[in-house]
Amino acid sequence: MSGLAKAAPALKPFTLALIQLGNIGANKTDNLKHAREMIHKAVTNHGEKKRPDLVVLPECFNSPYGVNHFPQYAEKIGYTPGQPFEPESSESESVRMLSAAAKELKTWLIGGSIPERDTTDDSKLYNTCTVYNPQGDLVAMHRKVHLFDIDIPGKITFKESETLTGGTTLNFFDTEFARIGLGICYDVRFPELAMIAARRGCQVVVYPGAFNLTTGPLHWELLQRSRANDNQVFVSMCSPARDMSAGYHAWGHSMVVDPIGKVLVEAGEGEEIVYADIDAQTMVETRKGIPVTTQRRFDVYADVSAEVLY
Ligand SMILES: NC(=O)CC(=O)C(=O)O
Repeated sequence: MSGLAKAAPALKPFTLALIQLGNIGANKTDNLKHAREMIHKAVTNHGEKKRPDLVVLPECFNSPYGVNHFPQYAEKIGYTPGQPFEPESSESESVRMLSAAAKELKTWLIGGSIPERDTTDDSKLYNTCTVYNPQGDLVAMHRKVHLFDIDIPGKITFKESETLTGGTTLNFFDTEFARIGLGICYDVRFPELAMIAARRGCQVVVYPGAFNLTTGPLHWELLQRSRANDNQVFVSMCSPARDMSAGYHAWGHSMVVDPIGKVLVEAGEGEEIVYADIDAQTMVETRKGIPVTTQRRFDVYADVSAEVLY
């Protein structure tokens, strides 16, 4: 996890915008153009809501979601944490677009995820999220750690590991209003990731995600509320819009949950931008009223966050 030694910034009130992106088709140029328009819309056309401080795109926003598509759409990013990096010179057209949009709109941006090709080993592909500050700098990257390999007979079989490799690091980034942990979709099913993020000071954990019509109704809300309640943090997942003509039918329902486990906002199924005001006081009151964060018994069981390898 990068930034390990630094104290987390205090959580301050801020506004989060989730872009439940539609029209993700076969043409990458069109996908990027539409995503950029929607980022612009999220920031400039927020109506009665506050101008968002942080905008989030969904999982696999530049490509159809499917293991056979990843090799064709994968881009080399060329970012190594801690090394100098100029997004405008990246080989990745998605990275160039996301950086330019964040800079133009002066917003924090979690750029959903894209299929990534390893810079040094062409055979390795990842499902990767990149994050930009309002100056357009790429400040964090997360490669989906837990690959989506499931088989529910008669319902859905999906095997990301056929073409993807899992990431090996946990990641967060600091803004002026919060420390934010990152996961991608299936990562939400593994409580350790959110638990470690929370114990490292993250007050918010964001997962670009794309559940489906089998797992969505069962687990999408349940998992977010569980991770939020377990750790008394804000949890959010941002999905693509549902498209029944696509190969993968995304659940939609992009959501923000607060530290007491209440759903603050939930999108429908189509393309939509939803906003949530993050109120730092909710976290303070939740942790004061139900003080599990200070009642843990590490004399009885281990603190998994102490065991993380970096
Ligand atoms: N798409 C995913 O990574 C995960 C998912 O759909 C699920 O866990 O269900």
